Amino acid sequence: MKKTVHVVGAIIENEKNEIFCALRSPEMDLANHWEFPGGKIEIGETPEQALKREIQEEFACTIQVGAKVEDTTYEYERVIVRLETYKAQLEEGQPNALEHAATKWVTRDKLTQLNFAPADVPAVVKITNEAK
Ligand SMILES: Nc1nc2c([nH]c(=O)n2[C@H]2C[C@H](O)[C@@H](COP(=O)(O)OP(=O)(O)OP(=O)(O)O)O2)c(=O)[nH]1
Repeated sequence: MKKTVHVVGAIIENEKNEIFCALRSPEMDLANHWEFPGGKIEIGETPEQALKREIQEEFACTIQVGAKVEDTTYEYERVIVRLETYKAQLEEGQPNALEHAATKWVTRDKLTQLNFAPADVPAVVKITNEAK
C-alpha cells in the first residue's frame, strides 16, 4: 500500500502582491518542480506550527500563517500526498533558500507558467483567479 504523507505549503505574498515560489532541487523527490514551500507535519504539530518550522528550517525566516486556501490529495506513483496550503506573510527576515534550487516572487498572472508539482495545481488555480 502507498504511504500517505500530510504536507503543508505556504502561499507567502509580499506587499507587491507577488507570491513566493520555490524550485525543488535535483536531490529532492519531485525534483525540478515548483512548490509552495513547506513540508511534512510532524506528530503533535498543528499545520500552522509545521509551516512556521519548515519555513524557518528551509528559508531562515519567520512567517505569520493566515487562512487556509486548499486541501488536496494527490496520488503520485510512489506516495499519496495530502497538501494543505495556507496564506502567509513574512514576519522576520527575507527568505534565503538553504535547500531549494531557486526561488522567485511571481505575480498571480504568471503563476500558471511555472511547472508546479501536480498536488499544487488546485491551489495555483484558486490563487490565480482570486481578486487581488
Ligand atoms: N513542501 C511541499 N511539498 C510538496 C508540495 N507539493 C507536493 O506535491 N509536495 C510533496 C513533495 C514531497 O513528496 C512531499 C513533501 O516533502 P518535503 O520533502 O517537502 O517534506 P520535508 O521537508 O518534511 O522532508 P523530509 O524532512 O522528509 O526530507 O510533498 C508543496 O507545495 N510543498
